[in-house]
Amino acid sequence: MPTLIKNANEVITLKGNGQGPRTKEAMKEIGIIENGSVLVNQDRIVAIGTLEELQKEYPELIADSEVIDATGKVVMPGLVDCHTHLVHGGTRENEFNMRLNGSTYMEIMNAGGGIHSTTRSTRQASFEELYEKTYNHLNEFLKYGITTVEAKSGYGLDWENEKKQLEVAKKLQETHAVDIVSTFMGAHAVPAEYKGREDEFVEIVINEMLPKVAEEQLAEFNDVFCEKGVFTPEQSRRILEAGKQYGLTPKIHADEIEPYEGAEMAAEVGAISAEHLLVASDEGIQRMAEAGTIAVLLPGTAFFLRAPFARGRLMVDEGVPVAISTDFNPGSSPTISLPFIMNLACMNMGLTLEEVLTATTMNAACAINRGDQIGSLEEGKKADILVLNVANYKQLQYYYGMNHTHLVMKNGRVVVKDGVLQ
Ligand SMILES: N=CN[C@@H](CCC(=O)O)C(=O)O
Ligand SMILES: [Zn+2]
Repeated sequence: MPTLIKNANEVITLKGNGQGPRTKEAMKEIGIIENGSVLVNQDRIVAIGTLEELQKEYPELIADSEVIDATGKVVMPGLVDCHTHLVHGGTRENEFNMRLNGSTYMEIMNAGGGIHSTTRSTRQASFEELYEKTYNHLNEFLKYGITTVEAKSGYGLDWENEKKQLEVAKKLQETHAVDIVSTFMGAHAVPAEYKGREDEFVEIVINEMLPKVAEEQLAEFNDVFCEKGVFTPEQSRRILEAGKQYGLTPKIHADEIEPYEGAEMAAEVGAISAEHLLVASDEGIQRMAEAGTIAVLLPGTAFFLRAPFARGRLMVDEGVPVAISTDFNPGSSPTISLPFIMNLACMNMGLTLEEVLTATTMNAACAINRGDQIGSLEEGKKADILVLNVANYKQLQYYYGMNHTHLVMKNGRVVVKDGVLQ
């Protein structure tokens, strides 16, 4: 049955010029239609405009439609969370307390905690336990209006457990309403059993894991944590180049804690995105702008690690396409609230209300190679649509720390109504 979402105060289309990532001034163009309506048929958007315009063009479809009244509300595309460590075992609230008492993230990791702690919990968890835990997390994502999530592996760190994480994501893609896009991140840390034999582990990632990921079609992207004490730029480059041979698009955790020329490398290897970038250099930012590398910024991580925020304002001004994401993971950003993260991007990175909307819809979709299907309200795109309990888009961040989601439509089906899962 077709659906008509009618008479919203504002329909924020995010329709820009083409389906690529937006930069500079284009990040501010969010395409507002006042008193707007959206017509949906099956899983696709048919048309967007005023009710009069739609009635003139599609009288029969509208006559058959179920109607959702959006009077007084804002309608926009579903949010895209383009960087998460979705599937994981355990929690790390004790480390949070250790950090509040003065330990650093890397000290905890080097002492066998951090990523190693979650690796132990993830290895111990069964497929079913991970599936159920992640299913519940995806329900929470939906309630915040997030309709697509990127999911990285990287808490298995051996083939059996990397595969388990990736297969949990694959099954959830089939069973849960939220769309999941998978990234292989076997090079998230050197596992404890390879301490002192780091290069050997790099060879295993390259020669044993990457071919299997490709053969079993378990991921589209290949990511690496390029950081002092984790993987060197040389090791990272080899892993990313090897992934390219298997058709896996490079992504990179770059310049998060110490400057390591990760942004520069992302541009050089043709990565679709460089992520974190808290301490990226001027040169690296320049190179990313020239190469069109998307900066996936994760202000929740800076907030939670009490680290300096990435220079988002400068990046936008220099012409880097910027996306914003939660980085949902049990260590450095245990939150699902992308709206809160958007607020941090405004308050601590200097992004504008319009820029954060672009950064969590169209640019985030492009960071996972889905710019042609989601990220904006346009004819023919997936009907992933939010109806929000605010009178205009500026209120989304003005009333901060709140969940404004009234209704979520995923693939043309209402999955959240009055804030409640259907
Ligand atoms: N920095 C590396 N990886 C994750 C954190 C992983 C963890 O601490 O469990 C991140 O993106 O923040
Ligand atoms: Zn991450």
